[in-house]
Amino acid sequence: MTSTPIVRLENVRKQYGKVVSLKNVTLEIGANEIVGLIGDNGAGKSTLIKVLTGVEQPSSGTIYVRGQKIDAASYSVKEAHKLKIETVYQDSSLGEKQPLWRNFFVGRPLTNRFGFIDVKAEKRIANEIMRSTIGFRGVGIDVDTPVSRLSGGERQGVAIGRAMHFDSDLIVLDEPTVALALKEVNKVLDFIRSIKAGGRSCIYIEHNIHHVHEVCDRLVVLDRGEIALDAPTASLTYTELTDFLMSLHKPAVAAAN
Ligand SMILES: Nc1ncnc2c1ncn2[C@@H]1O[C@H](COP(=O)(O)OP(=O)(O)OP(=O)(O)O)[C@@H](O)[C@H]1O
Repeated sequence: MTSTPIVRLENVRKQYGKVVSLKNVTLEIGANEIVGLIGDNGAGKSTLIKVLTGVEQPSSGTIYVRGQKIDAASYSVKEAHKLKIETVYQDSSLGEKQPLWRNFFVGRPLTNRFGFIDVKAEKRIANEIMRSTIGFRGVGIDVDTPVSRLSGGERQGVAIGRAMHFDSDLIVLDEPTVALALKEVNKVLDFIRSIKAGGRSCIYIEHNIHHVHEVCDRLVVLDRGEIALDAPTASLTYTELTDFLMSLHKPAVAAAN
């Protein structure tokens, strides 16, 4: 990696009582990279993301954002936002009855010189985000459409577009395709590609190996709190990746044969 990474975790450990969720994890996320984070249930993916995005403090280890050491004691989700790091959760709270455009500006309204919400500007910018930033192609959907009419994939698109508009340059997606039909999954994969096309980075947590292999530049496999693989996607085929994941579960004796 030539430029300074957006984030670097160095020997990060996270322990909950007796449970060690992360053991000395060292990981970098570079500029304009889509990194797939894979691992079994309980491997530590959510914990890693929580530590990286200020939800939880690491038990030990260091976090650097764009080369600057972070003070773990004061790091928070709010601080992470300021540092342009944002998580889009599966249930990214969108106002069901609200028109789409309002959802882009919840909590961060555009106001005119009199201090009133500038509806015209919000609608215009919402339209730009939908069409240009995330390449929204929903037929019959415009900025006035209520969120309740959007499909699951489109909702993810709105949340991703919102994060991009507010200038996040590392967007964490926590299993964005769970419970979506294939057509919807393809929409989400296109939204992820638009993150890359927009010059930003993404950590994509996903259980479906096909999807990660299709869209990511780099793959990181967590296994029982440790990084078991960190490699460019191009360096291993889908079959090699699944074989590797299977090998993690073989008993030691079988693996040795
Ligand atoms: N708040 C907590 N208190 C105690 N143990 C926890 C806590 N959060 C996570 N753990 C434990 O840490 C380990 C890693 O959990 P984590 O949720 O990070 O895994 P994951 O890879 O995200 O799993 P999944 O794919 O099921 O979401 C698990 O053993 C889990 O039970």
